[in-house]
Amino acid sequence: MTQEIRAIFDRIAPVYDQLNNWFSLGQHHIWKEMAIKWSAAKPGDTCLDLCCGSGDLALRLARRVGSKGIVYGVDFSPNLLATAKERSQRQYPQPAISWIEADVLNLPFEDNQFDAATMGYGLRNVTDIRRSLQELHRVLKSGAKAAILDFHRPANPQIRAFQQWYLDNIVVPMAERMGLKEEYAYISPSLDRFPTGKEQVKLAREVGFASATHYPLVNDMMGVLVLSKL
Ligand SMILES: C/C(=C\Cc1cc(O)c2ccccc2c1O)CCC[C@H](C)CCC[C@H](C)CCCC(C)C
Ligand SMILES: C[S@@+](CC[C@H](N)C(=O)[O-])C[C@H]1O[C@@H](n2cnc3c(N)ncnc32)[C@H](O)[C@@H]1O
Repeated sequence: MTQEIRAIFDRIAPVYDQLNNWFSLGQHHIWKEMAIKWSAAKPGDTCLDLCCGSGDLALRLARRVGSKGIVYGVDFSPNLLATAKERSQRQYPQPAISWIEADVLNLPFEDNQFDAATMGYGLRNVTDIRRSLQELHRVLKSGAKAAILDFHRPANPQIRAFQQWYLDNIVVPMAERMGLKEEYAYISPSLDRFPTGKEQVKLAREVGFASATHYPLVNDMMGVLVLSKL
């Protein structure tokens, strides 16, 4: 399963950023900016972006922490990490970001290292959500926050129906034109099995986070799970 997921993201890497802009009508930048704000990252901080992909959130964190901060971006897709590296060299962020190829279920960091963390559209894709939250909790410092942005299944049946319609009739057919039908068709079942905001909060409390709140975005079709470690 892990290999299959990595292969999906390696295949979509060349068009990933362009398709996110199209499908979200450019709105994913706003959602990501909200996650950065909720992570409470500040100048001079040491920050972590899990499942960093092509680096959108890590680059935003780098701008936030400034030249005295440090940012690590972790992902297991070599192709998306190559895009992230190329983008960061082009944009020349201060500090330079350390891009690390690793599995977020086994983070290559000591305990209690990070002041803030983000994860964008990663939690739904990991094979063990509980383990992923445990690893995140382990590497955060006491008092640190994390913001986890992802899709969400809205409770309102009409909005849920619109979300499903959009995925089935806009996203998958457009991706099919680029030869990526199966890759984008994967979003829908991954969303079906993803815990709701309420369930995510419960899981986060169980692994030891002192507080956990799920904030709905885009009429509950997306959400940000905000976590604090005591
Ligand atoms: C940045 C976005 C999604 C990232 C993403 C996450 C995944 O798990 C994938 C899995 C497999 C292939 C690709 C991805 C992937 O790109 C969010 C924006 C893209 C969405 C496809 C857009 C979905 C929009 C919502 C259903 C609601 C639309 C509201 C409005 C039209 C803005
Ligand atoms: C949808 S992309 C999100 C990328 C980026 N965070 C964004 O918001 O655009 C999901 C990413 O999670 C990564 N991923 C999934 N499971 C992972 C794991 N166990 N360890 C490391 N990366 C993982 C994939 O390689 C992919 O880059």
